[in-house]
Amino acid sequence: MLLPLADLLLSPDDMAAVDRAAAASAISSYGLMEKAGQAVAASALRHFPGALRYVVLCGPGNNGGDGYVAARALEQSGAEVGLFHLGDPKKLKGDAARAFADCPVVGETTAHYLPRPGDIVIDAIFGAGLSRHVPDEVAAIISKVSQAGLPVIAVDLPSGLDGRSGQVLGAAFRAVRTVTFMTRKPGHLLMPGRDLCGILEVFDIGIPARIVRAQANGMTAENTPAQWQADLPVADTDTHKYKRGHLVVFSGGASATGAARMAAMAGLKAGAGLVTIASPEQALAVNAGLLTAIMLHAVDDETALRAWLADQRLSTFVLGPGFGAGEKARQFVLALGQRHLVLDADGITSFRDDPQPLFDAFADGPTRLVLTPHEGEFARLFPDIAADNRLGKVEKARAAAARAHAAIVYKGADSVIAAPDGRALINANAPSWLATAGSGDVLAGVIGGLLAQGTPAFEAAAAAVWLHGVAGQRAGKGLTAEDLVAHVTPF
Ligand SMILES: NC(=O)C1=CN([C@@H]2O[C@H](COP(=O)(O)OP(=O)(O)OC[C@H]3O[C@@H](n4cnc5c(N)ncnc54)[C@H](O)[C@@H]3O)[C@@H](O)[C@H]2O)[C@H](O)CC1
Ligand SMILES: [K+]
Repeated sequence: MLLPLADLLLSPDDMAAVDRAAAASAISSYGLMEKAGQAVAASALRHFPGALRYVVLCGPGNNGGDGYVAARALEQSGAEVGLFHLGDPKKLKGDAARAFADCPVVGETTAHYLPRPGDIVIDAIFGAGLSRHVPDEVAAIISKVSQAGLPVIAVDLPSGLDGRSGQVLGAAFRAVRTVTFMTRKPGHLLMPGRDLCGILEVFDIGIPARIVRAQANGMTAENTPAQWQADLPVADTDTHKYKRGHLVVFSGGASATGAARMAAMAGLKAGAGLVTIASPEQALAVNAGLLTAIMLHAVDDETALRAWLADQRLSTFVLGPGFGAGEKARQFVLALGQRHLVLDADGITSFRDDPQPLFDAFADGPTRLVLTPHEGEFARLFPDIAADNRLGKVEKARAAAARAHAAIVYKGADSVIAAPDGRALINANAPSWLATAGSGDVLAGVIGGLLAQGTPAFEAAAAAVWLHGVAGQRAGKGLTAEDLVAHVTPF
């Protein structure tokens, strides 16, 4: 499927390839820089019309080039402009050298910049080409500007922010607005990058969509309905409950049953035809007292589970919420055979010392396993991937998905959903108050509910994360997990 251009996320390397491909097809690279710089100047004038001075800080590459174009455009508008270079502008190359030559404003070195009240700072020091920690000189300017409390408009990326991973390389500007070009980068959505960008504006500088798409490969995008809408269950008129799937949620012992009930309710609300809680005998009474639409089945050990599994209609399982980590969880998971499974929380932790049997059990055929780790659980299951500092959150989730033959939901304010084939989505609709006790149980249930209805694993995971975010928005601040369940609705 052709994803909307606006959802695609290109890494800085992809974007550099786009620039090269554009140049190879006779598009003027200086023309692109001109449009980029003009867009920055227009944004500054529109959003900060009362500035006493626009201060443009220019770095040694093409990000600086955009800055020189912006400085010229601002000067030509009649505004007061201050221009400061990092290093010697005579050493600039290519388009940036040309933009400097075309800029009528006389600049001086960044070390001489003295912040004044009324300054609007345009950060054109580093953009997509930042390759290592910022030099001390830049860290010093960043801290000077932040201490002065001046508004910053970042060109492409706040300097110091890694556009691939969203991580800060030493120090970074905190911008009120960021003006980027053609598509966003993962670092604009991943944390802490998302916070450092402020309001994001994406300008079309005229690179044809086919060139952008050719480099993007459609592999990384924002999680939006366009990515999975077509894979959601369709409510046909002659449907009956067995056609809409049978979801089973395993309950913990008598003192830990609430999590499973929340997951089960969420699965039902996401549209599963039938939902059963598989409960230990000792917890049957407490579960029975608190359930209505959800069925109950006693399962105490692996033998009982295997006997029950003769019923082929039991298609999808959720294990983890409140279950307790340990050998019983491992046995249950490995008994499931060809079923679909959402493995969450304690279920994940149960495989911390020896995850390979889990990965092997779900290796064949279409993806049947969804893993929903937060950062700590991720590190338990994939310690080497978690510790690899060269990888950003997207690359980590992708590597884990390939190894585990699973759809991964690497949870956080910037949850990343990844598939074994390399597709990855970054979610950005979750309100901060969604991080509350039991929220993860609800998410696991929604994923299970969609899986039970036949939605493929990656799409079910991505849709569930998005629906969970929507439920959080609807439930509002101060929500509890119960409120969240009440606000889950199918798409
Ligand atoms: N298609 C587009 O989006 C366009 C984007 N444009 C702008 O171009 C920059 C990317 O330019 P590039 O020259 O590749 O990179 P930078 O300007 O970000 O920086 C490269 C420059 O900086 C040096 N460098 C990198 N890291 C460090 C460091 N830690 N310390 C010191 N020096 C460092 C590196 O060696 C280079 O000299 C993009 O962001 C847009 O703003 C085009 O103008 C239009 C098309
Ligand atoms: K910048």
